[in-house]
Amino acid sequence: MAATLRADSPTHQAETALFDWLVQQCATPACPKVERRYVSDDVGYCLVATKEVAPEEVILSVPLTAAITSEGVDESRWSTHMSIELLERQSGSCQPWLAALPVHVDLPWLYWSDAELAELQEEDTIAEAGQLRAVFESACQELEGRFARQQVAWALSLVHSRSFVMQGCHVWLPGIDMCNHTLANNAGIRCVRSPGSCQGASAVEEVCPPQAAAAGSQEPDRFELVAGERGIAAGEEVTISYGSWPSDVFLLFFGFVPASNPHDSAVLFYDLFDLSAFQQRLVGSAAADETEESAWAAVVAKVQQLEAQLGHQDFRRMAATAAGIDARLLDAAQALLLAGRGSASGQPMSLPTFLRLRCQELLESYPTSLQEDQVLLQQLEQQAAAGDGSAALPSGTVRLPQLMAAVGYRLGKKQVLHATLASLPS
Ligand SMILES: C[S@@+](CC[C@H](N)C(=O)[O-])C[C@H]1O[C@@H](n2cnc3c(N)ncnc32)[C@H](O)[C@@H]1O
Repeated sequence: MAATLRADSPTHQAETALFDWLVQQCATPACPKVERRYVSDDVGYCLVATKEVAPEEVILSVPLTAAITSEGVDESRWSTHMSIELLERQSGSCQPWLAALPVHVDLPWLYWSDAELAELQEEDTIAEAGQLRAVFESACQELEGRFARQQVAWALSLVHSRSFVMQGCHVWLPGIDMCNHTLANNAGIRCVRSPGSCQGASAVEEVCPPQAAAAGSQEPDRFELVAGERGIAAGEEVTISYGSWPSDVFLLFFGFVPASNPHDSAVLFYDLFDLSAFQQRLVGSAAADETEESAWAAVVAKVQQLEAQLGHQDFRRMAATAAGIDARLLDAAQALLLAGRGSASGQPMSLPTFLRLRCQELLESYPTSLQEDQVLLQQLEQQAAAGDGSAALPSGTVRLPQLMAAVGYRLGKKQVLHATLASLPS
């Protein structure tokens, strides 16, 4: 479940109109070797090579003047700013581009019910969705009287799912925004900065060839969609990587959960308080005279001790991934275990045992197990294939595509925790 498509899916004429519009915006080449093609209701459209593309060949070059960016805007309201620009473009000459955009992208914080969000089973992610909802509410307030809530939600869903962060600036590049994500991408984006330009977002890779320097200072910066070193065969989809993110980022900002994500992570501790409170639960649960206040005072004292010992670094979201456990967590947990008793019996506890107990605690705290989710996902996939959108759902407020995405998401977290458990020496 990702993009919701326009009922009036574009005809070939509309496809041509999009590329004609891009050329009018000074995009090059005049006859690109790509076209936009429908993939599925889940993925929406994609960009496909119509002719063989050579390694490193520029597929599309889009000037910054055609892009929507957050340049010069306070980071706290980047998406509101870009949404306003998108909404204002509706009354301009951008129809061919706007007609090619999805009706909305099903971002959980904009379009899911509370019951659907709860199916994620991750408090931290649900809280983040809540914070993003607050962004939506304040954008609605700011735009009240000019645009309806539905329009604001549409604009925010597109701005979030079609822009990329390039050196601290958010950039939405028409045309290039048609590329879907894969980690085995065959293309990338780079910025060619105009030598005379002092404005403009800087892309991950900046190129300023000498020919451009000679061309003078009036040219805007350009963003190029460039084929990778393998080139791209005719008929092959042109893909880019949106980044090596955990699934949270894909779900909250792009509205989909990658089928298998080697970069997914499970947060073991949200901060030093969480870490220290866990250790307190392990050692302190036996003390009958311990009050909530004295237990909390002990947690705070340990955090202060850890900060004094390890320095005031950022200890938020200490996670495990397929690549291993966050080094910050290893340092902090080791320091904590060396500082005091490790277990209720007063015996020292090893770091692997400490981490194992935490993984087990987290796995037990989920309302459903990994195996239950695997079975459920299979059932839901069968339901979806049979076109049965309502049977066997937990409640009337949970829809099938959203539940499938939520179960896929929480499965990924449980898989990381099980893999971490398996990797710890006993
Ligand atoms: C930058 S747009 C890409 C073009 C888009 N598919 C369209 O129809 O216009 C990003 C959106 O494409 C979809 N998408 C991209 N990569 C995907 C993937 N690997 N799996 C599922 N959906 C994907 C998601 O809806 C995402 O929010």
